[in-house]
Amino acid sequence: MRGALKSIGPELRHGLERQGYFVREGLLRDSTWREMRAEAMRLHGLAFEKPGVESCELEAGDFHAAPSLLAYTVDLLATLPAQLDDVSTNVYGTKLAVTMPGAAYPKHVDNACTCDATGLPHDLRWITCIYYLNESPKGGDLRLWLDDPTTSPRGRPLDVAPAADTFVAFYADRLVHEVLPTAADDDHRFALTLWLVSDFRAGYSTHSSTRLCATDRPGARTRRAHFAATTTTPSPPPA
Ligand SMILES: O=C(O)CCC(=O)C(=O)O
Ligand SMILES: [Fe+2]
Repeated sequence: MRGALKSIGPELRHGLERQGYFVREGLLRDSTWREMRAEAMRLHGLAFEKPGVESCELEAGDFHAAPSLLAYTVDLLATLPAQLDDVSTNVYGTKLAVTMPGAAYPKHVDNACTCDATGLPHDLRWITCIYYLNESPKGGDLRLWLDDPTTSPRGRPLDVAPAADTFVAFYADRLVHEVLPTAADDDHRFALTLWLVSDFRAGYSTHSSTRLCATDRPGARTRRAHFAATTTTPSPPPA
């Protein structure tokens, strides 16, 4: 896995810089994602966090049940942060989510950029990386609302099918996204998310008199256009 992940680094970096997201279909070998899917099936049976979605964090203790899911995590962290600016190589967030037929995620940004009283951020998640494990998905597209205020204040939607072996990355603090409902007769939908975390506090400087908070951060205009009722804080992320 490490070679495949390492090889997408330059394009990932370029995609994030130029358009705020990156999509790669066919990232790993068929046998690899099939193994990962089988492990995800075995791990499933976890507490419900919201209707129709179960999720868990992958931990070292899951190694016996999910060696390839953990190998993917380790390999991604060993290869991609080093090729991106200001991303921590040892702090990250992880979530394996299983979505039941018919379930969806509402529009949100993963990191709502809320700050504490001193202006420091609560959440340092910086780049969201999702890898899908679904052989023939029916619905359940990830809809990315691209940050393009020149064509429309709400941006353009880009729908990405959650097909097995597709990798998607975008900025966790600015790209508004949602998951469209999966079909009632769809299989379980598996998504393995890793959040790369900023190691420079993502634009918040403790030394600067200007502490950038939600309203000033890149993407604030798009967030406002999507979440008009809340001027600074969009709806909380689903998990
Ligand atoms: O599963 C997906 O496609 C995205 C899920 C999501 O947006 C999230 O977990 O924050
Ligand atoms: Fe999300």
